[in-house]
Amino acid sequence: MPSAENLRSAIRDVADFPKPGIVFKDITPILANGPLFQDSISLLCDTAGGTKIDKVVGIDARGFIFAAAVADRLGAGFVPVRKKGKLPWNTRGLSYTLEYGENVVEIHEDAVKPGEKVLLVDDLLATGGTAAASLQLLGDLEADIVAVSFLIELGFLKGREKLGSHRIESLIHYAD
Ligand SMILES: O=P(O)(O)OC[C@H]1O[C@H](OP(=O)(O)OP(=O)(O)O)[C@H](O)[C@@H]1O
Ligand SMILES: Nc1ncnc2[nH]cnc12
Repeated sequence: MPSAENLRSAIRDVADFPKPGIVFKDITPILANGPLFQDSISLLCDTAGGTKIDKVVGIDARGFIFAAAVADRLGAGFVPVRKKGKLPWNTRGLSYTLEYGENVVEIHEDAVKPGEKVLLVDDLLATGGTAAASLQLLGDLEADIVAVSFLIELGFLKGREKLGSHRIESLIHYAD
């Protein structure tokens, strides 16, 4: 049985990366372990709650790793939300702040059709800036958000308070 506790045990804390004072949650030990990576995808797929998903949206760059695998498992399309300047077609974009910086995310304007059922996936919820900006872009495209799913939630940063009334799912929660 896939276990979130096994995933938690594999996460590596790296102090002062990428800036002093940040404790970085390194997920690469999960990615490098076949059974653990499979378990992470199974548990993220469960967050769809059995709803038929049209598009799994992943956030650049770590979110892509999980979202693309989830899309494949669910038989859904995959849509990238990318950092500024990487998408070739017409885009909608939004600037945001995150735990250790600021940036702009973009999505292709035709990537999701109005009413399509979307699962938004990222590796980690910290302050919520990245996910909130992505949700706003998806809202502008009139996506039907089924859930917003994270491998990790840094609960003490209260990011979910930025994500409105959407169903927020996280596999591994850190209270402090
Ligand atoms: O909740 P927030 O405070 O917004 O932080 C969370 C975001 O930060 C990380 O991405 P990052 O921008 O570092 O990009 P990466 O995936 O390319 O490493 C992480 O993958 C989330 O997308
Ligand atoms: N503490 C953290 N560890 C890993 N990724 C992050 N993204 C934002 N904050 C992070």
